[in-house]
Amino acid sequence: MEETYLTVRNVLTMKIAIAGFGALGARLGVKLQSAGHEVIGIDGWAAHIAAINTDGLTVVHEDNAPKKYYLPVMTPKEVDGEFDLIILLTKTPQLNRMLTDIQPIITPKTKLLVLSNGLGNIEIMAQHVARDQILAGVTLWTSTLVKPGEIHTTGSGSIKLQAIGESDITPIVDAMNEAHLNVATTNDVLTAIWHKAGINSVLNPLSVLLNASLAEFGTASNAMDMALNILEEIREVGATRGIKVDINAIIADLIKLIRPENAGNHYPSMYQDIKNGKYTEIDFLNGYFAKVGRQENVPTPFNTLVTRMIHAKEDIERVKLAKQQETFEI
Ligand SMILES: NC(=O)C1=CN([C@@H]2O[C@H](COP(=O)(O)OP(=O)(O)OC[C@H]3O[C@@H](n4cnc5c(N)ncnc54)[C@H](OP(=O)(O)O)[C@@H]3O)[C@@H](O)[C@H]2O)C=CC1
Ligand SMILES: CC(C)(CO)C(=O)C(=O)O
Repeated sequence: MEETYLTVRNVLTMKIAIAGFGALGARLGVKLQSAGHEVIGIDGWAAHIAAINTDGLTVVHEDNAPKKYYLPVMTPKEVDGEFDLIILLTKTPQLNRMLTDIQPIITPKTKLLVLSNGLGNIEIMAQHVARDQILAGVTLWTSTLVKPGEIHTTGSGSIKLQAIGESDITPIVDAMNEAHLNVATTNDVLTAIWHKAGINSVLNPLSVLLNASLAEFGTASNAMDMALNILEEIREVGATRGIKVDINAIIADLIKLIRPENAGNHYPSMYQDIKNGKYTEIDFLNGYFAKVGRQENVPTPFNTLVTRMIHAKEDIERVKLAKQQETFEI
């Protein structure tokens, strides 16, 4: 292992691929590159790839002047070589396809870290690689892809992760912390994933349905009542799977997250999907809880309704966008 690393400062320089170089992948990618790691992006959006490879990636952080970062981005077909770490940051419904597409670059030494939101990512990873290669985590970093080659970022964030099988992940954690990614390890990542899915099941669909940033959502006098409606159901569903969903801890995190110095000015990733006419991760969040609820006879009327409303919104926005494009083409 050592020979693939070049020692700088007090951590090892790693060869890292970010598979899914969209909003969040690009943010983490430039942070890792700035810390001296060799980073490439893997993505499928041709215009985005072309913009970055031609003019660099533009990052606008809060009110700061835009900054350019130069790093190679390519499609899964074009990528070659061996990587110490592949960070998966596709939307959850795209994870299986991405893992299939990058199979040629995964060697038995490669570690793969999934940070996508929602439930079920570890099971998908386990269909493609050995358990000892899998790291799973959750992140509170945020980012918005505003146009090909440009992301806007707000506040700061953190990552909590765990190796799923038997493996020493200290070099990876150190490397990521060298990039100020605020990584902590946990020995109960499943609870952390349910906790984060609880946060997302409140903030993501409600920001779409209320057309609100996180901070704006927080100004609604009944924001926490709605959060409780959703979270109390998730707690009951979690109990059927042996997961303890701590509502007070989730509410405490929601309150922290919606502060402007954290992610208050951010519009969640689901809001961005709806705006771009894409399908969302709702079936891996509220929709997942509603489905398990049905299987286990736990009533989940709030999560069921929220899931239906987001699917309706997907349809409405996709039809609207298609009409706009038709008008554009005339
Ligand atoms: N954005 C945020 O602030 C946060 C996001 N997250 C989570 O992180 C994950 C990523 O989110 P985000 O960065 O917003 O998502 P984006 O949609 O911006 O980025 C995902 C990128 O992956 C690409 N991609 C997906 N599948 C493939 C494939 N098979 N081959 C090539 N490229 C592929 C997509 O390209 P294409 O569009 O062409 O498919 C897209 O550019 C999600 O699970 C999200 O919930 C978590 C915390 C905050
Ligand atoms: C901002 C945050 C943490 C919650 O909405 C997120 O995970 C997302 O944007 O998907």
